[in-house]
Amino acid sequence: MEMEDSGRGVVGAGKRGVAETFSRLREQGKTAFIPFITAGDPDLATTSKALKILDSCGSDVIELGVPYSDPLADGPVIQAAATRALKKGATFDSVIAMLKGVIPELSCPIVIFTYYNPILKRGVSNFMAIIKQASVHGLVVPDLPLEETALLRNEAVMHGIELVLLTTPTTPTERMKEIAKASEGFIYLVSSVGVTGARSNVNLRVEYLLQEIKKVTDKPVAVGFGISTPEHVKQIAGWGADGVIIGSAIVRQLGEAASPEEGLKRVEEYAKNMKAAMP
Ligand SMILES: O=P(O)(O)OC[C@@H](O)[C@@H](O)c1c[nH]c2ccccc12
Repeated sequence: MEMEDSGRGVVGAGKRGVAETFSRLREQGKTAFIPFITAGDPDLATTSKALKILDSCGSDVIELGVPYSDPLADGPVIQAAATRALKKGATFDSVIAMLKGVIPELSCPIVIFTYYNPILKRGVSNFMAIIKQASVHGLVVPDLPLEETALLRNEAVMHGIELVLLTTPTTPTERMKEIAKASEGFIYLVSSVGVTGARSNVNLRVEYLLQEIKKVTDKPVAVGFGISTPEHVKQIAGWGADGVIIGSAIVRQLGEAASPEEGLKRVEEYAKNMKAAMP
């Protein structure tokens, strides 16, 4: 059933996809607020509640990480979250089951974050069919090998999944152009070398990198890595980013809390604070 919600979109399966969300925000002159949390930390019931809270706090897209045993691109906060989730028994299948229950109640699209191995295990086409059936809109695979990008992209397009690709401060210009051309939904600009994790300052090179990407595409560009304060958000949005991605600083709210309820309260407070800083 499709119901109008707070004017931000249609709740349920008919809601806007990722690219459509960015188009709407661009018309409104707004920057997308994109939180990331790890599914199953501290447990899947809490993740379901956290998704609803983040949605009601005005998230425009939510990235949901599937916990993995070897999260090589993640810093200590998200690594610890994945370890807790796996210890609690979270699996890809249980994450999908949880999503089937909660996505119909959300007004913003969900982008699944997974390393490549869980996709390989299931087969690319089958994996895409599973997440599509759960009404997931987008997919990010941080360790996607270069030679597999075309295969994953073809299957994503066939299943109506928006495959978001990442570019980094050390990506050669020609490669960045290929990534910009192939990326669907938005282009993920990783702000700094190294792993995820809140940093005290945003890499000043992001301003230049945003200009370089916007020379070759008009697709939306969202910036992630190290963002944790309203000042960071204002700075990055001021440089022309179409979206701001915040992961570790939100994951920490759940991880450091004494109870799931306290964690959810901290997530709500932090998300509202960061959303208020978004232009
Ligand atoms: O945690 P940070 O520094 O706020 O960065 C976002 C990041 O968590 C999220 O987008 C993400 C989680 N795991 C990743 C792995 C690679 C790239 C990005 C990610």
